[in-house]
Amino acid sequence: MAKIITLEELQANSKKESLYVLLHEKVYDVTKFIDEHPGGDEVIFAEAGKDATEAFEDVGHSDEARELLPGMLVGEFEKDGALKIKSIRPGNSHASASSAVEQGSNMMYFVPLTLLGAYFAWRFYSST
Ligand code: HEM
Repeated sequence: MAKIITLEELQANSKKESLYVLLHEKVYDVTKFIDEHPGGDEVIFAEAGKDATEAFEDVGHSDEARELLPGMLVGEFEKDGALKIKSIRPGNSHASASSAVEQGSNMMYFVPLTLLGAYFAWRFYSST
């Protein structure tokens, strides 16, 4: 049985002393590899604690790069971990609540502006 890595564990290993990377629902320990990474350490640090799959695939890593992965495997990422990651917004842990407020404030502008527009339309047509 593969070890299950939680989102909390993934995020706890986001430092130079211990760095995990999440790729295709699997977690890899890149602590020793990071100094050798041809793409530099910064790009990998930027993906620490989140899903690095897209960044990794966008680069178009070679088969040689992919062959390094099994040697660094720690375990499988927890099943609902990806959902938790999607709900994370930088600097805001209540993302869904705040977007609801944003939608609410759009309506707050929309309704009075519509009424104002209707009022001026009425004034215009009733004066001519
Ligand atoms: C454990 C994960 C990773 C491994 C084993 C790995 C390995 C490699 C290897 C071997 C290369 C040389 C080119 C090639 O063979 O494709 C490379 C290049 C590169 N990697 Fe990664 N990489 C990993 C993760 C990442 C991540 C998460 C990023 C984030 C964007 C990244 C960005 C890059 C970039 C930008 C290059 C191009 C460097 C250049 O050609 O100037 N890598 N990587």
